[in-house]
Amino acid sequence: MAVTQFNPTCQKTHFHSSQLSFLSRTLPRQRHCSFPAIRRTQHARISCSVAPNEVQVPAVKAQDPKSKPDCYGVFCLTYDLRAEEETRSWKKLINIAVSGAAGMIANHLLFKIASGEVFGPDQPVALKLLGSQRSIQALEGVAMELEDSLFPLLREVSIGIDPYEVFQDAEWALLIGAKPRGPGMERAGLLDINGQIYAEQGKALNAVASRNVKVIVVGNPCNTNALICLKNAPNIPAKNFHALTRLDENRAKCQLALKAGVFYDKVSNVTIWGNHSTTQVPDFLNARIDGFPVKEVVRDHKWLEEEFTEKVQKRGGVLIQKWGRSSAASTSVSIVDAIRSLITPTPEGDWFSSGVYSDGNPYGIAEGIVFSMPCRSKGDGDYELVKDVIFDDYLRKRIAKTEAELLAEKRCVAHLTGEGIAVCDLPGDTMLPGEM
Ligand SMILES: NC(=O)C1=CN([C@@H]2O[C@H](COP(=O)(O)OP(=O)(O)OC[C@H]3O[C@@H](n4cnc5c(N)ncnc54)[C@H](OP(=O)(O)O)[C@@H]3O)[C@@H](O)[C@H]2O)C=CC1
Ligand SMILES: O=C([O-])CC(=O)C(=O)O
Repeated sequence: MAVTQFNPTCQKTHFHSSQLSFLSRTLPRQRHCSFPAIRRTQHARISCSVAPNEVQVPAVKAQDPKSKPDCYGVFCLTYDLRAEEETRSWKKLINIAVSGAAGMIANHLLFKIASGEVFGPDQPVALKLLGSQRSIQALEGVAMELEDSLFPLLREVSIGIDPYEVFQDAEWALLIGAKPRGPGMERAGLLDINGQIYAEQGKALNAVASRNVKVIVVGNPCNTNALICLKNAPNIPAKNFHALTRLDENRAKCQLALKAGVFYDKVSNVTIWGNHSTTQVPDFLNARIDGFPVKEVVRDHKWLEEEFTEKVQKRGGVLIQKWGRSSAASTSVSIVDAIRSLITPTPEGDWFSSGVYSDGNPYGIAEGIVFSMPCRSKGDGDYELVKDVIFDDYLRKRIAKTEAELLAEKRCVAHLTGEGIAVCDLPGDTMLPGEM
């Protein structure tokens, strides 16, 4: 079958499908060039920032601005998804954008998503991977490994460095990329550098993503990055933005299970309140073990208030000391948990933690920040805050501290949220979980 294509200078060229197959296996490895998906019609398109002397690339119809961004390698080959939707009862393809896609966490996460573990065995996925000039070659390596994994549900992979292209039509945006804090770097500096990344990505999501995109911010400082992102995306509901605190919830469950001598699945109703930082509050007052309040099962209340709380707050740092790098595998597991909590109904009586926009919360927590709180979902991607939680003086005091920290972070990034001039008066104990 002949396919009309454009080379980078937009001359029309005709290829036979066998040539296309060859080209699509070889051309994507050219640095600046990637490939169009040949979908249902066997038509392909290209948009390519390519040097003039580089290879010609396939394209179909004249590019319409709403068409798909470039695809990678084997994912550009012919397939008929609609037929498979019918014969295999597959659902409609969903677009999942991932930033920091060449990083450690993504290296675990992408393979879970592509395998069907996250969105289900009947859900085909398109992965849209955002990197940078720094990582574009590594990103091609990631795409090659995805090709070699032969995942039946993985129907498209595209890589790029422009969030306005990569986030096109994204229904999920998993924002992992962030600069790690280097030696001697002030926390305010980290907030500013990463804040700028998240401001740009928020603008890009606002411009090109699905209007109902669900955004999970992982890159640290994730609460304030999520706040910056949502403030720069006014056309997307603020409720759609999450900061990942599920890893903290999982860590808290693990410690409670260990102390009580039970398996993890007996621990429920664990809330992480506040910031994904060393001021976070793992709530043992409302948590349950085997259906009983934790305080009735774990009688050592001093342990709960001191050791347990600090262990959860600093788990990331201890892990960095052992591993020499921050949690990647368990973080990716917790991202999967966070997504699955939004797309499956929350078990009766239970809840999950997520950093969400605090406007309208029933707990008296300051509005206008991204604060981790207990959520329930009907499984439709949305959530509601849990109302029937109790507070005591200890919990209130701790929550006030993490709230003060987030308000200070917010003042520090006012220049990125459109709220005036930044004033950075961060409390001395403001630290990421990984910082000791
Ligand atoms: N919320 C949570 O529970 C957790 C959050 N984290 C956070 O997740 C983030 C990613 O962790 P991980 O995948 O292990 O990190 P990696 O260092 O392996 O990858 C991070 C990616 O961030 C990107 N990046 C963006 N801007 C910069 C920059 N200025 N300098 C360097 N790299 C940059 C890089 O990709 P590129 O060059 O393509 O942009 C890099 O691949 C970190 O911020 C970490 O602190 C980690 C664990 C738990
Ligand atoms: O501090 C870090 O970079 C790692 C982190 O968030 C964690 O382990 O919870």
